[in-house]
Amino acid sequence: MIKSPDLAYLKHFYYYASCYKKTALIGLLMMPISVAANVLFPWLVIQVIDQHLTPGKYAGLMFLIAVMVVVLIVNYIADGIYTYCLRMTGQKAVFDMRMALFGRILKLPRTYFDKTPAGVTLSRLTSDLEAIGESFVLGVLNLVKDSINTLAVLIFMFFINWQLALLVLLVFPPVLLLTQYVRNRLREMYSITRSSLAKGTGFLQECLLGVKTVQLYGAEEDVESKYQGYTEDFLRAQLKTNKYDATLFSIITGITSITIGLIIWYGSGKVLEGIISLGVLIAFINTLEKVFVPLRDFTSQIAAIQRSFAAFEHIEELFEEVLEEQGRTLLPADTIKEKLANFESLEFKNVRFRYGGTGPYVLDDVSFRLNKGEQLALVGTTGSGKSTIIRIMSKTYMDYQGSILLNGLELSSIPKDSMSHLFSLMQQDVFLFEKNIQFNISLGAPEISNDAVIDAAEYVYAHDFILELPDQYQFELKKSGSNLSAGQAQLISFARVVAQGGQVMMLDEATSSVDSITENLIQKAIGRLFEEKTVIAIAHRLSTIRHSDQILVLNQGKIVEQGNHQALLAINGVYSRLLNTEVNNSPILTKST
Ligand SMILES: Nc1ncnc2c1ncn2[C@@H]1O[C@H](COP(=O)(O)OP(=O)(O)OP(=O)(O)O)[C@@H](O)[C@H]1O
Repeated sequence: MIKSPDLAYLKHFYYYASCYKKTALIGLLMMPISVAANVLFPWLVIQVIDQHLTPGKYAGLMFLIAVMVVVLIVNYIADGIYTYCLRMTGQKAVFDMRMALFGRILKLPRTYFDKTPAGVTLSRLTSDLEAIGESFVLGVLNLVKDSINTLAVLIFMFFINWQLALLVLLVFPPVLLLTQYVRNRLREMYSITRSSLAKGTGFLQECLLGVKTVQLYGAEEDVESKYQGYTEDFLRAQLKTNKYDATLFSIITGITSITIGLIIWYGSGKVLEGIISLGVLIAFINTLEKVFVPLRDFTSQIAAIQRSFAAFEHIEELFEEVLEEQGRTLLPADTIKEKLANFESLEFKNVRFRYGGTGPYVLDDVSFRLNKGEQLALVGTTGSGKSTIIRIMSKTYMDYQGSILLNGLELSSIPKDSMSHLFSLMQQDVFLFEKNIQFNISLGAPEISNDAVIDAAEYVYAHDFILELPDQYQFELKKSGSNLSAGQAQLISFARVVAQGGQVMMLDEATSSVDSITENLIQKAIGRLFEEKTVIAIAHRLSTIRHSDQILVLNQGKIVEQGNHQALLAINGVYSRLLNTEVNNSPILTKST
């Protein structure tokens, strides 16, 4: 019996496969040809033995043998076309499924990526889909073909001798019961195998990315034993799977052999009594293979299909993940286009926020307003909620309480696409692609010309160092920009923000230590932005933000002081203390997220 979730998986797969109906139809049309050939062949065997060999009549024998050869060839060709067409349908459906899944993954909210290791998602897209492509497609193809052929052959057997056919049928109930039992056990094991494999891949990916840290802190043994835990779970589940698989296989092979023996014993007696012809017995024994081989393979096909259902289950989970803006009431993009053409103001009113909707509030009663042309600076100790404010403004996280108005419209009701042109965000994490500098600044956007890339680089004082690189703007970066210094990487990332040309610059400034020359360039560039643009910035050098229109001082998610530099100095509170710390030490250090 197919369980209802399995039926849903099948329907989902059918949705993708139905685009290739024509190819599938050609394959399916081969089915009756193959069935006919499978039945015709034993009938020809009976004719050859009973009509020609036993009575010693050779006239017409060669013709019958030639027909047998043709039937065999037609059967092979039909089988080939069936497998080729339906396999191709399956593979194309899996390809479409992979693309659809990847498209969905790109639209998943940050909360999904916070809770799911990258390796788990990776194994959904790779090994789980592979299991569907191979195990499901091949398993189902063979199962369908074998079932129809077996049924046809059984009907033929009943037609030529119902007593012998009944004997064969006796085998079916125990085999089916056994298969059903093993099917359930296999399903459990395959589910464990797939999730332990995904967890292991996730851990492996993390280790490989952080291999420098592992080696630096001599943590190889700890990491190895943790990975061993994951692989042992995988191995245990695999061994159990093998046990069930092998036991079932041998029991069925045993039952098959016993039945063949019984047929020979019973059938020979009937031949000697003259009740059945020799041709019928030989054809029967010959045809038994066509029933028992599929019956035996049935178990491995079931195993393959079970494996793929476990993969389907994981993939469905991913398909069911709620997309970033799914289920939210959003204003129609065309009605707000004009209102959001230019940035006017952004206002936070008593905003509260917590990650995942359950933990402690990391923003509490936050209120401020930013108007066009103004600069707003966020300062505060590490973990006080500065980056969170920027993440909420850019809709990286959505479920806030209170109200946030962008040009008078509630932020939660604005589709992300409708406001993306207003903001350019420089994140703490500098991410560089393994492409050239030109691409890393423009991100391949066709509207950003080569001149605009150079302008952006000049604006942030990156142009000079780029000209000194071997291929200048065509200089190819290695993985994560490892052939640049940390400061150079930051400048490229900064140029990217400027090139994107948003009307409001959001700077979540990175804090990794850079050499003092680059640091000065970065500060000069930030200073320039502060003079010319609408900016909201987290800056770890208070000297840079001194001239901001407004400075918010945060502590544990609350605004504890608010005003411009002079006003905050006059209060002589937290801001003054932070300023003193900076004067006495280096910049206020904030952790990197
Ligand atoms: N994705 C997340 N899931 C859960 N909690 C988070 C997440 N990101 C940040 N936090 C928590 O939210 C709080 C505020 O973090 P946030 O990154 O906004 O601080 P910050 O002031 O920007 O710190 P820093 O200056 O060190 O970057 C911290 O307690 C942090 O641990």
